[in-house]
Amino acid sequence: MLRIAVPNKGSLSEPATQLLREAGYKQRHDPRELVLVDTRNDVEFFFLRPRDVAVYVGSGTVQAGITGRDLLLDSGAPATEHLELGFGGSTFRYAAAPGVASAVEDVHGKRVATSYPRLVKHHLKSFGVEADVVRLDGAVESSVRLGVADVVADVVSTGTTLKAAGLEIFGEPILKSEAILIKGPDTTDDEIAVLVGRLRGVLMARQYVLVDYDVPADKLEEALAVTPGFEGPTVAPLHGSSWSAVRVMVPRIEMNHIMDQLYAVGARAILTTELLAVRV
Ligand SMILES: Nc1ncnc2c1ncn2[C@@H]1O[C@H](COP(=O)(O)OP(=O)(O)OP(=O)(O)O)[C@@H](O)[C@H]1O
Ligand SMILES: O=P(O)(O)OC[C@H]1O[C@H](OP(=O)(O)OP(=O)(O)O)[C@H](O)[C@@H]1O
Ligand SMILES: [Mg+2]
Repeated sequence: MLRIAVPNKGSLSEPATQLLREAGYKQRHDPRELVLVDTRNDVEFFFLRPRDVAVYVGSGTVQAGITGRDLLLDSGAPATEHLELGFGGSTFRYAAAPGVASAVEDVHGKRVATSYPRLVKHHLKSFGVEADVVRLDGAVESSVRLGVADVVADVVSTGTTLKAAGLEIFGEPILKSEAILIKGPDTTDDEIAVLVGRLRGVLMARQYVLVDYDVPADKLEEALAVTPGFEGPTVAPLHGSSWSAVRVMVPRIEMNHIMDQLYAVGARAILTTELLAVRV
């Protein structure tokens, strides 16, 4: 039975559970559940602290897991990134009070507070910067005001938390992170092929919509140029007329723009439908 580790709390927990549910897996309804066996899919889910997911997967007792790239790198565990999951996007950055620092080199000789000490030490070392890394569990932004550190290195999403603490980011991002599927050192691609196929299917269904339209014969090529699809659109004759019916996948963010263009070309009965899941 395939074992999969899922974050049990924090920002990644709910979207990870939602993704797995859409991929056809049974998911817990009670947030206190620690293990859930999905017999139909021959999978066992372990709900673990986000920070521990990579540790379990790296140890090989759990074959795959969902975590953040930043957490994976900070763990130092021998698990590897397999698939980007399109949520939990953040950057990992240095910040300090205004005027204190403008580049990573300025961190030299200072105290840096972070919940990601391995990641930060590795980054500082790669720049030859020596600093005192202070490990905190969370709410790192308060460390400067409270006199425990001069600089913080933390997850930044909207920047609201930093701003509220009177801190400003400086230097280049240390890392761009997002939620990822990770696999263990001995996990084969075959073992997780069904899981990966299903996850890819949901991610694709989120990114694309299905567009149907009717178009007169003399405008067909022009319309197809607007909607080339992946391997070519499905084109079928419309019964009792010279028009064609076209069905094609279109990136969701371009949907309305494409519908406008199709209408301008002469297409009519243009319909857009949500996709639930896809296998390509
Ligand atoms: N505000 C945010 N927006 C997007 N992703 C975030 C945000 N905060 C954290 N993350 C991502 O979530 C993961 C860490 O999860 P989170 O911070 O929720 O867990 P934690 O700090 O271990 O738990 P907790 O915050 O409950 O103590 C990291 O991959 C991080 O990049
Ligand atoms: O840029 P923002 O949108 O403000 O988000 C970033 C904040 O979110 C996370 O904190 P979390 O809520 O996980 O608390 P923690 O620091 O206790 O982990 C992160 O550690 C930052 O503090
Ligand atoms: Mg956190």
